[in-house]
Amino acid sequence: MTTAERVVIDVDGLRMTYGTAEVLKDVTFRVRHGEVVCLLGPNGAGKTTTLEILEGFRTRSAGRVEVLGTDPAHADEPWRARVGVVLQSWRDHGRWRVRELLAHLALYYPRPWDTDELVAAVGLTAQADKKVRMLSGGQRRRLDVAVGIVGHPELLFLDEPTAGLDPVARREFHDLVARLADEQDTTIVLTTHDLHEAQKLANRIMILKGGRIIADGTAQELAERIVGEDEVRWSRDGLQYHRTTSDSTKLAFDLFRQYGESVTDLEIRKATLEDTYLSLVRQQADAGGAETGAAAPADETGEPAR
Ligand SMILES: Nc1ncnc2c1ncn2[C@@H]1O[C@H](COP(=O)(O)OP(=O)(O)OP(=O)(O)O)[C@@H](O)[C@H]1O
Repeated sequence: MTTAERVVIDVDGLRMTYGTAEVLKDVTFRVRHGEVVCLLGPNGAGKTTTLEILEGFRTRSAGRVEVLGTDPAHADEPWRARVGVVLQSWRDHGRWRVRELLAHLALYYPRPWDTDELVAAVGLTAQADKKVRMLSGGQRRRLDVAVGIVGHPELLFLDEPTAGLDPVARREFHDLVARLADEQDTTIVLTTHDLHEAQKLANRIMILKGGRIIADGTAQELAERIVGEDEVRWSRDGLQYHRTTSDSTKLAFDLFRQYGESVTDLEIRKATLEDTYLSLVRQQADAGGAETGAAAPADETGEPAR
């Protein structure tokens, strides 16, 4: 077996119940070595719960879970050293200075990052001697990421890592994730509500809804599951038109054949991950889920295709 085929996370029939609320009903998936997997889903779908179970911070109700060959519910310190975690909520180290804190945490790992390199990698060099409580929200988030990767983890969990980051910090974070995956071979599982970020970072996207994984694949594979979502806009005789169609090429051809050069400003927008996501999540809601609203009515203003 090559390292790329090695299963790093193996989840089968995972269930989680809080009181009487069944949040995870039957979650089954695998993650292989070196993959960057993004877990998407509406608020309250159970993404953080899933991550916390995989991290060994939460005890599941049922199902089989193996992370790096171990059940996280019974993991030991050497296992913890191989797993990096960036939680959604901030753990307070307010009195520590940034460099000091990272140097201290490095002592707990067999092969930590060089502290100054790490501080630079997360863009905190100018704040290295500041106390943590003096950092801005986005700077604290960068520090969270540094704390998560300080031990050079084989497997990194990131729960909404870019929430609160400005566009520059977000871009730098994306570059850092790409470096960790490409140069250091880190397997990464992250959650986000930013679909552009998911598309950019992940080799694979999983959508969690109604307690189950309702879609699992590359952004392209997910897009192929929905049809009829190309959006076509054009102008004619000073009026603007808009239409969604499964065959935008044919529509464009028909428009030009019928109206010739009076058709201007033709724009075709292929389905994005956002379209795919909304469509899949709404399909699931129509099929019995309850959390999301009904699909918005389609815009009917386009000219009929001939
Ligand atoms: N400790 C808890 N006790 C009871 N219910 C909980 C607990 N933690 C989470 N829940 C509930 O479980 C459901 C899933 O929560 P979770 O935080 O896993 O969702 P999420 O997909 O991460 O949401 P978000 O996108 O809003 O962060 C929610 O309905 C939440 O209210």
